[in-house]
Amino acid sequence: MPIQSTSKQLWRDVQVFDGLVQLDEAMTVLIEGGRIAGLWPSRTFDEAHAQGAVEAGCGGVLTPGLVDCHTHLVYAGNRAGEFEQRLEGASYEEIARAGGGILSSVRATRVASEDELIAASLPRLDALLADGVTTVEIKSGYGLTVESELKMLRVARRLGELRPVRVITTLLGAHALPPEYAGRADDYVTLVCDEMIPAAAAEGLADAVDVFCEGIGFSPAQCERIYQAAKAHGLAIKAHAEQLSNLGGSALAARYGALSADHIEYLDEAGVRAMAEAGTVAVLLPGAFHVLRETQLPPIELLRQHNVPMAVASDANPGTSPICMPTLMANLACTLFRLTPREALAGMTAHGARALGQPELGRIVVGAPADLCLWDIQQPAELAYAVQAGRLRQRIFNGEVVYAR
Ligand SMILES: N=CN[C@@H](CCC(=O)O)C(=O)O
Ligand SMILES: [Zn+2]
Repeated sequence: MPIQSTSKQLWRDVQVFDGLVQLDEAMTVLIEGGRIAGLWPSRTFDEAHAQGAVEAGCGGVLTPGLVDCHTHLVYAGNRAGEFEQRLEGASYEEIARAGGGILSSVRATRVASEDELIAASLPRLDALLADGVTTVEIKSGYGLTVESELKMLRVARRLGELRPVRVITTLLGAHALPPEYAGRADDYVTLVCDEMIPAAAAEGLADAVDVFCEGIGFSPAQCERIYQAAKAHGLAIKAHAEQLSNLGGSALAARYGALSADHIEYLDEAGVRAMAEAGTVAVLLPGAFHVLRETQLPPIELLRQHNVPMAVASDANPGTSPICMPTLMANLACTLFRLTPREALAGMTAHGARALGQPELGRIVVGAPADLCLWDIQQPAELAYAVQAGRLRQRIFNGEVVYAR
């Protein structure tokens, strides 16, 4: 339930990061009917603009609500044991090829009920909300049967009903080859194309379809079949690509008009060009880079040169990024990938929204949905600079203050 819900609310004298840039003077912001209705420099604000409005906040930094555009939030169990194995020298790929990794989470998730998955996932969602998230993408991918993938997507949708947050769902049936299809990867891809995608589309459970295009995932040819099926069912396309090697998965996804190609540490200039031409967003996942102690950096400078929008997301998942703190991702994007704080914040607002095909979100502009965060800081760059919980003063969702302290 909203803590405060009135039709007209005013925030005075706030520093505004609008999703792309920091505005250069203190602003006054009016919200009406769930949308941003007015935005004025406080210096020129005329009370006549906002007759009958209630003052909801004063001072601090106002940003769009954060958009976490890549998560695997729904799963059972954890993989702390593999974390220890990797510290002792085993690689992520070795663990995966030995039947651990994603398949370990598949075993735990398959046997969990929807209610158990809700109970396991809610604390992770709450951690994201406490750090300012108002839109989150949640992938399936730990079921790998038609029924368990749909179960994960149903849980993701239910999470969006249990909390004031927008949930975008993505079917990731092609995350790993399940053991019952060992040696028959093409047959599994047929299952994804002919049964999973049609069922998820028919039940309205998926907004997009994703793949893991990788040596330990699926080949470009297999991913292409999945893209064709997704398109035939009117679903958007995304890719985990160029995370561990360069298979050209990002360029392939771009040729199919993908919303985003994610990870992309091994992306080359041809891939960057293909993404630029298609308007495909580059989703950077510094949490996975950090946890896997990766050393291959994504081609940030090439992405800048070719004007490919860069989003930043948590990739919250039990294997490569068991981290539910988007503002830490902003910090890691700066310290590890050398993004500027402004780029990192744009990556978690305007560009994150674009990676989800929701360009009206992640912006503070007149007419946009009023998903906002008011922070107890002096300037937006502090969100990337300091790693510190508890700076969120208000979370505003759809024009209503749903969290305040
Ligand atoms: N790379 C593939 N998928 C996930 C990891 C999933 C897992 O290890 O459980 C990722 O985004 O990093
Ligand atoms: Zn992922």
